[in-house]
Amino acid sequence: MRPSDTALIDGKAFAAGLVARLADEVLDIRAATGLVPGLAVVLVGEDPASAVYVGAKHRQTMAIGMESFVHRLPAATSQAELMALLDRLNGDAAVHGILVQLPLPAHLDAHEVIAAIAPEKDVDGFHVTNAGLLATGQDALVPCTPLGCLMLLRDRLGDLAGLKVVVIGKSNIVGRPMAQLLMHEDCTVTVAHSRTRNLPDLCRAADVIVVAAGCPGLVRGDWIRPGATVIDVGINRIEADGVSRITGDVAFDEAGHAGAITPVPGGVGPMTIACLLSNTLTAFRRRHRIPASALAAE
Ligand SMILES: NC(=O)C1=CN([C@@H]2O[C@H](COP(=O)(O)OP(=O)(O)OC[C@H]3O[C@@H](n4cnc5c(N)ncnc54)[C@H](OP(=O)(O)O)[C@@H]3O)[C@@H](O)[C@H]2O)C=CC1
Ligand SMILES: Nc1nc(=O)c2c([nH]1)NC[C@@H]1CN(c3ccc(C(=O)N[C@@H](CCC(=O)O)C(=O)O)cc3)C=[N+]21
Repeated sequence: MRPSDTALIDGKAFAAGLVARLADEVLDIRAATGLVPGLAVVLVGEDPASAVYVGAKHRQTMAIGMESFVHRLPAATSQAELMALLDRLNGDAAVHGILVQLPLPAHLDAHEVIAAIAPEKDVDGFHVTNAGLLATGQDALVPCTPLGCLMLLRDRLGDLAGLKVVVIGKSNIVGRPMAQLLMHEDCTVTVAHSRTRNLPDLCRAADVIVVAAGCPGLVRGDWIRPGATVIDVGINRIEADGVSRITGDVAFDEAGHAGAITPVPGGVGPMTIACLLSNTLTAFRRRHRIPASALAAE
């Protein structure tokens, strides 16, 4: 059975609301100070999916009145050339946020590239300084996708303290920071991965399942306790009958008994971009010591 409309968590609508509030804030800041927040996005190579994401980020950044600087580099770009660009962006006062689109071509070292981004401009929250600040409960720039998932969970469930959460996936960009954020909310967190034993039973005990595995249909209906909340981070491109569509990591048609669930598309994905814009505004405010408004603090 498919989830009912009332069970659906509309990430697209939530993200649109967040983006509209950010646009208002940018307008106020520009009027009051003449300053404009700027986001630089670096794309290396011609991966078509990455090109689509970068285009979407550029459009949304411009649409809320921020500056967008897109740097498209050839696939053959050397590590040294990329490091030199990041050095320039780190020193550019018009740039408050820097994002290097992943994955990078295989000859480039992603760890070294991320380490070269100034932590205060690292709006992806991937730099070890931000990962360390998050892990120790300090003020960090938080990775966009887990931040978006947390916003959706708090909106739907309110206080999360004491909830049993299974996070499937332990990557640096989703699973790990997701687990950190949930621990800060006083959840009881289990992090599962490809070597986890008896994942179905772990999931059946959970109040909340967050799945970021990149495995279409991994979470089956009978893994989900009736009434549980399911956050599907997976973005899997599927070819069927010559048409390409995206699907998540949950067997969505079996999840009719979930209390709440994010669809794919229209769930977590739009939140990721909204949180990127939010992090850019946060980085800008910190740089210029402009306190967050009451709206932004919610
Ligand atoms: N909606 C959005 O905005 C975003 C969506 N995504 C999507 O989220 C998914 C995950 O992304 P990312 O974290 O980068 O992926 P990674 O490939 O880096 O990590 C996947 C994680 O899932 C685990 N895993 C894989 N297969 C299984 C399985 N069968 N059972 C249990 N665990 C499994 C892996 O385990 P192990 O560690 O043992 O290998 C690993 O920890 C992808 O579909 C990606 O496209 C990513 C970013 C943003
Ligand atoms: N440095 C870096 N930071 C990232 O945040 C980053 C990255 N690299 N590499 C790739 C992943 C993936 N990602 C998504 C962003 C938006 C949607 C999104 O908006 N999805 C929509 C539409 C998807 C579609 O129709 O293609 C949806 O789910 O409704 C999805 C996935 C960010 N990532």
